[in-house]
Amino acid sequence: MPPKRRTRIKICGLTREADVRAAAALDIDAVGFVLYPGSPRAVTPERAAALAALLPPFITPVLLFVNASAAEVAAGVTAVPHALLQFHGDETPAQCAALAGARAWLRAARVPLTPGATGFDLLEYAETFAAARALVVDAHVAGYGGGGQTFDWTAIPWSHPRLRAADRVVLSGGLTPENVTDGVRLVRPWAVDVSSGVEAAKGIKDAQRMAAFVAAVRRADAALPPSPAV
Ligand SMILES: O=C(O)c1ccccc1N[C@@H]1O[C@H](COP(=O)(O)O)[C@@H](O)[C@H]1O
Repeated sequence: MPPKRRTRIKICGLTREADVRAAAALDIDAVGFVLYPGSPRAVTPERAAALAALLPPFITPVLLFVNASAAEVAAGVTAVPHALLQFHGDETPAQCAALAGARAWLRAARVPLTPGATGFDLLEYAETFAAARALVVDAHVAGYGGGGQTFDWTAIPWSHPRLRAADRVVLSGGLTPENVTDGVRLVRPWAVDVSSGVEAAKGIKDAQRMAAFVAAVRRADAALPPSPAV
């Protein structure tokens, strides 16, 4: 029997121990720590290490960077050596590869909010960032991310082989417990990534909304055919 679909879930922008514990008690796969000083959810590498230490095995810490220097990335990975990296700024493919070294990395793709906007082609972007383990497809907002805004999900050819290959899409941007079921049904992403939609305030997660978000993803999974083999 083919395996059931199970969309991976990342909850991003945690800053408090209680939120990490509440998230880790749910059926999730990754927790993100924002190492970008410009974010209201920013933590230091030391704080990220203390929070990541609360995670059980098989929930992956993700370190999010925006236009960070090599020294800043090195400080992050020294503090949280088992982390996956997420580059969410203007980094080029060569910069991502150099900053990550042997580590796996995700690349944010920021989709303009204007429906049908020109100047951004996700298929071309996927080719440019072919070395990224996955693309975090987010809305193009001020401040690089964490804006709680959705983009037009219908404007992208999600079933194109360049996006489907090795399941490269992490759907992000303005996801909430209320809209994520529709997002998963339409996009069929490998994973979803949420920050604002499960918060009481920036950087302060709401345990009930995190639980509702996970339940909504699992409802979508249950209604979809099994995942194709990866
Ligand atoms: O969370 C932030 O403050 C942040 C800052 C700079 C870049 C990215 C950031 N967060 C990421 O943005 C997306 C979408 O977040 P939201 O759900 O719309 O709030 C997500 O990948 C966060 O990891």
